[in-house]
Amino acid sequence: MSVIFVAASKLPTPFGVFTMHGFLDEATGKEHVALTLGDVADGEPVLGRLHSECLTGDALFSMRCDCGAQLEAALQAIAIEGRGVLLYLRQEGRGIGLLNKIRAYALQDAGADTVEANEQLGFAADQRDYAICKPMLDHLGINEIRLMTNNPRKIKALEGFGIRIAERRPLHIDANPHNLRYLATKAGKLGHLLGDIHQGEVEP
Ligand SMILES: Nc1nc2c(ncn2[C@@H]2O[C@H](COP(=O)(O)OP(=O)(O)OP(=O)(O)O)[C@@H](O)[C@H]2O)c(=O)[nH]1
Ligand SMILES: [Zn+2]
Repeated sequence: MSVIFVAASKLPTPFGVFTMHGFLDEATGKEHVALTLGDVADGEPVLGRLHSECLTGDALFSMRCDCGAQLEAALQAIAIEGRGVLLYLRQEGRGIGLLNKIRAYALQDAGADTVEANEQLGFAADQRDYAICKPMLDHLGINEIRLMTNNPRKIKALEGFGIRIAERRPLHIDANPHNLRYLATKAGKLGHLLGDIHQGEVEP
């Protein structure tokens, strides 16, 4: 694996002052980031999240998905505990990239669901590869995680690399009229463990 650690710095946020660790995947040129809080290398299971990049949801306030709210909830949970890790993985659009995700959104505007849209563009429903996580976690001294996710594929992938999952903590976000179908498709076709999807008090 060609992921190398480059530098670390402080990252003050509204939730707390994290340490930001920057990594370069030399094979793809992708730059990945880990945020940590507290001592994560003490051998105890670490509250953690693998967060796949979603420029639209994480930075542009998109209501088409649950990403921005999940990112906030995960950082908040880590801050409350005073210890944890968030890997911010540059796998935009479940691995198809931003421009292809916009193409996929256009197909969804025309009636396709999120899986059909990927497939109509010639992609798999989910093209993410989590192998990059292993060298990042090794660098941070983490081998056991209490993972915040609704996605069983993430658990399987980490276990496949020898990371122990001590617990899965659901990360459910209230739905809104713009992401209701997306969340239902995630649960129905992609295997996400979402239970009953609740619609919050958000204006359409
Ligand atoms: N191709 C495609 N990607 C999308 C769409 N909506 C969101 N995404 C991407 O889906 C990914 C969601 O990432 P995560 O929130 O980390 O993963 P998840 O599979 O939802 O799993 P958990 O949030 O951990 O339960 C991001 O890379 C988004 O950019 C869509 O309609 N099409
Ligand atoms: Zn998103």
